[in-house]
Amino acid sequence: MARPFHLGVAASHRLFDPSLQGLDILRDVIGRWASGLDITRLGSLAACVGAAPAAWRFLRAAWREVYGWVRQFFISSVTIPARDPLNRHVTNWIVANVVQHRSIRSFTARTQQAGAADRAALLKKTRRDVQYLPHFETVWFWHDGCLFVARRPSEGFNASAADPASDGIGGEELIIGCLGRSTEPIRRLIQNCQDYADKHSQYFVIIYSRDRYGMTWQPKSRKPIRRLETVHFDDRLKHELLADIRKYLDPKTKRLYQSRSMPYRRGYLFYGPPGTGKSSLSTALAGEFGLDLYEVRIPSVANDQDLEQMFQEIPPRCLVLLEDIDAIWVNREPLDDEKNGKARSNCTLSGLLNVLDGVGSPEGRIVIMTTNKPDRLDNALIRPGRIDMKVMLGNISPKSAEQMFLRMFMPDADGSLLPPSAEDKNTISEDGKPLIDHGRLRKLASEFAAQIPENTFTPSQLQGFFQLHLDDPIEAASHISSWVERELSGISSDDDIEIVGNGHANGHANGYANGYVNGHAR
Ligand SMILES: Nc1ncnc2c1ncn2[C@@H]1O[C@H](COP(=O)(O)OP(=O)(O)OP(=O)(O)O)[C@@H](O)[C@H]1O
Repeated sequence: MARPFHLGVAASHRLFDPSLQGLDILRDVIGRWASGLDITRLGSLAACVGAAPAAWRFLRAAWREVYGWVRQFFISSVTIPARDPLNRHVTNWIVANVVQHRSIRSFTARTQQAGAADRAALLKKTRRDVQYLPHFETVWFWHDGCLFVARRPSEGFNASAADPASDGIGGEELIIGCLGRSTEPIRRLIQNCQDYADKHSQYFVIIYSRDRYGMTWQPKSRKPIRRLETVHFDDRLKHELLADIRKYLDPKTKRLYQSRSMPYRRGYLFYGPPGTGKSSLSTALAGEFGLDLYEVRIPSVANDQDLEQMFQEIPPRCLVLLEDIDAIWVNREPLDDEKNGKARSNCTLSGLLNVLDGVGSPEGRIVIMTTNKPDRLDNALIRPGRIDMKVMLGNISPKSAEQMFLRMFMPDADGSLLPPSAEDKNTISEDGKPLIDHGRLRKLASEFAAQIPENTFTPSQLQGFFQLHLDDPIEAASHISSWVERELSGISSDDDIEIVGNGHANGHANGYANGYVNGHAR
């Protein structure tokens, strides 16, 4: 007799396989439900499902209608245009104080933008980081006892997302509504958003530049404040400059200017060889006085109308940095630079004078002009009233080199270079380098400075040297003499070094000093 061997195995499988058991149960349930199913009930169920989209459309239209009425009669609103700086402040506040406190499931993902200083990274084909930002179109929230709604039309979002220069914040129109007939709560909310923005930018300098189409001012970067002590130049001159700006920004001075019918403006000229700190000093001053910095690169301004438009859009209390001012047209004759193929601006001198102190030029700003070629500047441009103080930033002195050495090797936050107590002297750091106490560091700094010839190297050259020895002050002090020798031999054979004033390559700063006396033009 044949034994049902195979059947027995299959049966035992059915018994122990949970998925097959589950199928059986499901089949059983469906069977029972189908046997008691009434075909008319099935028809009405299908009709309901078919009518659902139409019902949904009707409800949406009704809601829009009702919401329109509510908006018209019960909601006051303020519209903030796309790309206005205020738009960014309010959007940031909403994201940080409303959207992020809810469980966010909607983000926009954008390729992380490289900073403008990092142009090389933009050109590389390396994969860049992705930046995720919380996304919202309409958001309701309570603030200060009032109910608000913030809306961003999605069409605006798409337009701003398509612009690679936008960082995804504040690029679309923003409408803030509030339940009630007064806009006062919205004004209070906007004030709050501005205070929030100020608080978050107090440790940074915001640098604005024109967008890539030259149409609007856009925040280009947010740099941590650079302390003035980190920009090395003549101490006396530094104090004078600081005192002058401080006095100018004092509200009392403004009243004095106004009562004497004098235009409330102040202009400074920073001049000197490339790499002596003209831009660094301007950024440090913006940080010191809590001002935003508006950067105008004269060679890239298309014409006088553009320059005028740019100036009209700059707010009253800020620092305007006009870089490479010598690129301005004086009498429409091509200068050496142009013959050599270097960029020159299409702006004219009269166009520039007009924006600096023409009839419609607003007051209260600080204008800083920088140049490597002060002898090229027209007298009209640098007369008192337009330039109130000239500051020469020259090659580094041994004293400044000593300060720079100490700044480079003073203990940073983790205190790794200097031992906390005298007993730690001569101990060895984790990477095997000897730790150095303050006294020894000062001695090394003065030995280092003794090797630096007066008025020969730019601070940026010296910074380049420090970058090679950042973690070892002893090595820096011992290598400096050979570096100086090498650089000096390089300087004497380099015919391309810019010659200003007296026509000798080695006389960089001397050349500047010939034409201009350090300090005041007054
Ligand atoms: N006086 C200085 N003190 C400290 N660092 C300086 C100084 N001058 C230049 N540097 C350093 O050198 C680099 C270039 O400086 P910066 O761009 O400010 O010079 P610049 O005079 O504006 O040059 P350019 O005329 O080419 O625009 C910066 O990294 C800065 O830190």
